[in-house]
Amino acid sequence: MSSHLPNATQPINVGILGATGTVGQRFITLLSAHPWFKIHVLGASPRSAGKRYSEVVKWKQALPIPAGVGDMVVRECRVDDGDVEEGGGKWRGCRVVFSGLDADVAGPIEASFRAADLAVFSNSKNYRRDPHVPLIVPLVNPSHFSIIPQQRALHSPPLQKGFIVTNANCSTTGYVIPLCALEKAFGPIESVLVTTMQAISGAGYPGVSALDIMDNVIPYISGEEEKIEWETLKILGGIAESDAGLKTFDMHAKHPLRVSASCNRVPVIDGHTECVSVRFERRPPPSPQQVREAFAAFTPDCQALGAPSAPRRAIVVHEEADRPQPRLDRYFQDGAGVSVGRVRQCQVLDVKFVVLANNVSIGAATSSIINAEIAVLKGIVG
Ligand SMILES: NC(=O)C1=CN([C@@H]2O[C@H](COP(=O)(O)OP(=O)(O)OC[C@H]3O[C@@H](n4cnc5c(N)ncnc54)[C@H](OP(=O)(O)O)[C@@H]3O)[C@@H](O)[C@H]2O)C=CC1
Ligand SMILES: N[C@@H](CC(=O)OP(=O)(O)O)C(=O)O
Repeated sequence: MSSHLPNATQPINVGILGATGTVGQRFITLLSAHPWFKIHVLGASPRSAGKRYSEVVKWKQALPIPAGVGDMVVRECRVDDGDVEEGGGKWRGCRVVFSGLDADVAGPIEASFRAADLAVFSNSKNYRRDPHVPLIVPLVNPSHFSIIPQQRALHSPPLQKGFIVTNANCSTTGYVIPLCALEKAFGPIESVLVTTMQAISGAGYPGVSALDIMDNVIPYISGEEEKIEWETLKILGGIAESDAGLKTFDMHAKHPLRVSASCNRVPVIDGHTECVSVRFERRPPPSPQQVREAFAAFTPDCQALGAPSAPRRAIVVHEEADRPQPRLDRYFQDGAGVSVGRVRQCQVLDVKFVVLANNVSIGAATSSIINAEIAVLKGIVG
């Protein structure tokens, strides 16, 4: 494994598709201080292309635009757009491409970058259901990287280096981390009820109008409940192999898991809060205290692997009766872990708790970056 370990003298060039957006800005903040990755090219819509980044971005991060980034010229999201170097465009000089593209355009753009044999780490929903594309929450299911050789082989023409890896919907990400900890400690979960209170930044920029969200709660986010319900099964399920040797995602089939999600938009800027109730297959179920201990003890594989952006603590358990809260807890560990609290008995299912996850960090850019780190460490990035 150490042979794949990058060093500071040989940084890995990365590109960012959708660099001007909410997720794109978070990518820039995180990548500008990254020990291995170096921002090489920024892409956005034709409206922004050809202009300096600082001219076109509506920068909403607390930290200023990192030195050197504001003057970069934004490129079109076309593989051959940009300065010609080493026989190709600027994008071809990247070993990793992160995508924070608007889902309306992400499908064909990400496919074209994969076809150009580039490693694409996407935040968009477009390929999450693809049977050969892994949907990876890095603190939960990095073992799903094992499908990449099949994805490359089945591409026409077969690829040497290119692939697409997606990360999950931000609400899915936040709550599958504690669910994974519970399954690891106590075996399969049978049913889950989850009610979300999702931040405004989840809708991108400019997102929800102030007149709609101020002094209000909107009890509907298009497509969100369906995504949470099926993404959970792909992420927490394993990988099966057919008689013909084809790998497939088993969607938690051996232990059917029922999920019901109710999603709400609330007037919070960053940080999705979720109220979760679970029923275990095992009888008797674990006590709330055992659940607390399992959360605190949860150690994801990416920590042992040495991914530099993995949080020190994947799950922080709060004992205070009124935590977690978005304003107090969303920046803990730079938003890379999740905060859990109010672990208690559920009179209908078994146990209930509240989870808070930073939707733009572990819910989006941080997950993509840890996924790319894992892929580098596993030798999957060519
Ligand atoms: N915000 C969040 O919390 C999360 C978002 N996601 C997903 O991540 C993706 C990005 O979300 P978010 O950052 O919020 O979205 P934004 O709307 O804030 O940003 C969208 C980006 O896409 C670019 N873009 C738009 N049209 C085109 C085009 N025709 N060609 C090339 N680029 C284009 C925009 O560039 P320009 O500025 O030039 O218009 C901008 O950089 C989405 O798919 C979203 O669903 C996933 C998890 C969480
Ligand atoms: N829909 C989510 C964010 C998002 O963009 O999700 P997805 O990547 O699954 O479309 C929210 O509004 O908070």
